[in-house]
Order: sequence, then structure tokens, then C-alpha cells
Amino acid sequence: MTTAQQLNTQFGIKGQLSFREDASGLVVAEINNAQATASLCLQGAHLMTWQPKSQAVPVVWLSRDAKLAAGKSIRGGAPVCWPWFGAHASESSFPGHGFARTVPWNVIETGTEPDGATRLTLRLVESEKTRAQWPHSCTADLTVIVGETLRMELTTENTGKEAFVIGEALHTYFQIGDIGAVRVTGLEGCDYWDKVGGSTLRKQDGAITFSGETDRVYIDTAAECVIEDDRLKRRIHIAKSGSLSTVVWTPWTEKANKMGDMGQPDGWREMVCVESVNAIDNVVTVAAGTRHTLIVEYSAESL
Ligand SMILES: O=P(O)(O)OC[C@H]1O[C@@H](O)[C@H](O)[C@@H](O)[C@@H]1O
Repeated sequence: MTTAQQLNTQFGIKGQLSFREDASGLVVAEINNAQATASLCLQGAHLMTWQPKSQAVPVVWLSRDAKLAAGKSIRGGAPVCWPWFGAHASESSFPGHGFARTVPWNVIETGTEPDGATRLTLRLVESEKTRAQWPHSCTADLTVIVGETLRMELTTENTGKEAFVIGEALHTYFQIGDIGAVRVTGLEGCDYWDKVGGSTLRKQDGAITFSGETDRVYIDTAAECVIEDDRLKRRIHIAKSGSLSTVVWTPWTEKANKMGDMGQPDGWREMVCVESVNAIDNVVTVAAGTRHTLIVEYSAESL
């Protein structure tokens, strides 16, 4: 039996959730219930797509050049950045945004919520390589609940005897009509580290609009954000808890061209990242025997 067949036997839900092996050999969970469709690659616990049935266009963006490959992150969707965000604090050879998004995760539970949404929980698989970069006793679980809203819960449990500090993110790429025609609200008056051209602390004045590369870590904010999209005539609501940083990112032309997997020629214009994060000033200390959970909930409203 293949891995996908085994997973279908153990965790598949008839008419809602099945597993398939991609041409790359990676296993993908496909969800199609009365409320939404979604797909998730088990490598990285990487949600790739989500489209509520009420929406004509996906809410989560996946690059048309996205590639599935063992050990590589997928461009778009909702990468899980863990146990650090951005560059590692001291080891420049360690991967940016941590290793969680490029290692295998196991399915540990699936089910149907009372309202009909589909639930899937995965656990990061430790290896010698992960232990070499993260020598702490812990588990990292991601629960994804796919329905008319999308809920994701990233739980870190410290099963050891000493506290450790994590950085993390649900680094979601949202589908928009055009980057020049959206506003992100909810962060007015917040302080942010502006990562474009160095790292400067600034204060947000009004809604965020985009006219060039934008890479900002808003700190000390648990605020709900809204992407207001005049082109697609919809609002995307991004609510969160257990997260005090929000990253807003768009690469713009030059950087997108260098990245090479954003969907030529201008796929990048149809996405914006609004990431629910704990980084820089907001990294989290997880005491021995305790757990920390970062939760996001997304919904889309047509205008
Ligand atoms: O190319 P990656 O590693 O997926 O990162 C994409 C972007 O992720 C964002 O979270 C960072 O703030 C950006 O600096 C980075 O370029």
C-alpha cells in the first residue's frame, strides 16, 4: 500500500478528505466539503489553497510557478515558519524562517466539526537534522479547520525541563485583484520595523497601501487586519490570537523577478502576505511543561 492509500484508510473522510501522492512523491491532503475546498502538503504542513464555496476566486494565493519538491518550501499558501522567524539569531547557515516548512509532518487526527467543517491535525517529525538545529524537547502541531472560514492553530508544547524561546509565523499569501488596488487596515498607529533598506522603527499612519517593495514587522499588535480589495470587490478578515507581530510583505517587481517562482511576469501583483507572527520584540518563551498556541481565523466578505 502507498502512503496515500494508508492515510486514506486511516484518516480519510468520505466525501470530504482524501490523500494523494503528487508527481514529486509528496503527499497532499485534498479537502472538498459543503463549505470550501482546500489542499495541504504534508511536507511543511503547508496549506496550499483555500476557497470558500461562496467565493468565485480563491482566498489563499498559490503561485502558478509553485513547485512541490522534497526539502523545498512551496511558494504561496500558508508556510509555517517555526521555530524562528526570518534569519536565525546566531547561525547564518540555518534556514530562513526555520525548518518546519521543509520537513515532513505526520497526520495525527482528522474529523468533522459540528458545523460540517473538516479538521486535520499534523505533527512535525523530528530528525537528527532538526535536533541539530533545535535541541529542545517539544512538539509542534498544526490543526487546520477548513470551512466557510479557515482556522489554523499552531501549538508548541515544551515537553522538556528547561524553557526555550520561539519565533513563528503563519505566513499566509492572500489572493487579491491587484496590489495597487488594495488597502490593509487594522494596523493604524502601530510601530513597525521597516526591513526595506535596513531596519528602521517607524509608526503606521493610516491604512497601508502599496507602491513599492514592502516588508514590515508590526510589533505589539493583536489587532484584526482587513484586506480591502476594490478590484475583487471583497474584504478578507484576518483575526488572530497568541500572536503579537504582524508582517505585511510584497516583493514588488525586482525582488519577485529574482525569486523566480512568483508566477511570471507579474503573478506577485495578485498576492499580499499578511502574516500572523511572533518575532523580534515578540518572540515567545515557552516554559517547561507548558504550551503556546498561535491561532488565525480568515474569512472573506463580498462587497
Ligand atoms: O522567500 P521566503 O524565505 O519564503 O521569504 C519571503 C518573505 O517572507 C517575509 O515574511 C519576510 O518578511 C521577507 O523578508 C521575505 O522575503
